[in-house]
Amino acid sequence: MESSEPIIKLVGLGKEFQTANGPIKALDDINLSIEEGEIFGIIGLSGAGKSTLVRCINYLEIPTSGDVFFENESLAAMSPKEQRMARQAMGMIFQQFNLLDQRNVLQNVCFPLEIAKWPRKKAVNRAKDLLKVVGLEDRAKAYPAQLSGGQKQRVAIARALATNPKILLCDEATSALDPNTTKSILDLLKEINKSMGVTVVVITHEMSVIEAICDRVAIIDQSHIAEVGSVAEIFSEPKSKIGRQLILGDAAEQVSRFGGSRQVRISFDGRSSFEPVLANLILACKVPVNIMHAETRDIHGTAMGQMVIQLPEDETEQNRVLNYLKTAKISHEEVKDYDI
Ligand SMILES: Nc1ncnc2c1ncn2[C@@H]1O[C@H](COP(=O)(O)OP(=O)(O)OP(=O)(O)O)[C@@H](O)[C@H]1O
Repeated sequence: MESSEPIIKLVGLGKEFQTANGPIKALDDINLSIEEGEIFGIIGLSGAGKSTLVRCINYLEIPTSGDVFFENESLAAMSPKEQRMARQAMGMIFQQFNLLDQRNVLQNVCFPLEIAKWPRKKAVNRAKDLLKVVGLEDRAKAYPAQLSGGQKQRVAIARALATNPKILLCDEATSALDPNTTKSILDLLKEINKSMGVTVVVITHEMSVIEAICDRVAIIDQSHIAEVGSVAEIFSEPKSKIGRQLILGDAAEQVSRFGGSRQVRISFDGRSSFEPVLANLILACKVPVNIMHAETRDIHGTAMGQMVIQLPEDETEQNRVLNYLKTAKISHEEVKDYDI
């Protein structure tokens, strides 16, 4: 019977490292639920705690407080053997691929099956099937050094799927790849999620990765979860400062540098173009506004637009614009403190 429980539940999770310079709190009171079958993103700046979080999910790193529940079972309460089984149900891929250089592609994919003591013939057949899934059936005998970055990541994905995991943890899996290769790997992850029903957890520092494939996202900032929500929700109305910074991306610096008077970020369904939104605003308020930044993004297949405008100097005119946006139910928020 299908369970409505989340596949992964983190409750009050904390991780502290002891170092020569004293303790470092990498994670503090993390509470998160990841639903079966979804593509869940975890985004944050460097040092926020993303890698530690993903390593706690599969107990490569033992949390110092709180608990991880996998299919409603506490990992802390499991025997070492049960923990190994749970870990086997969570495949993982990394930024640097972590392939075995002395083994060819087929042997790399067979490796976890050898450890799981599969009979050799069955393992080879499984590995060949998986190489087909990732589009590398003709490179079975190649060695990692003979492959491009994207091909190496495809081998790593096939290897991670070998033992039929329920979850695929992806730690900055596209960070070493160019934009086109990144897109093809993200498409592959989406396909695997859809066709095999594998829950995918994506760790990244790039909002574009989250926007391309994730259903929901958690933003992590300085060891804490700043906010969690659907990607479209967070794009339209980010609630945290870090959320607003990540959504604006490179434009944040530009906007803060040229910021004179008050600025407002407007977001909308990108199928309506910028012009009518702005023209209607100017017609209704009878005040000019400057456009500081405007772009359309592809968020999980839907075009979404964002625009940063500078409000007039006069306070009454500013209020007129803000009231118009509110009455017209256009998602917006004031841009402040984009000091990244
Ligand atoms: N094994 C460790 N020993 C001591 N400190 C650690 C260890 N691993 C991580 N940390 C510290 O924990 C904090 C979070 O690190 P983590 O690698 O999880 O962040 P991150 O968000 O993945 O960053 P990045 O994207 O730069 O890898 C950092 O301050 C880091 O220095």
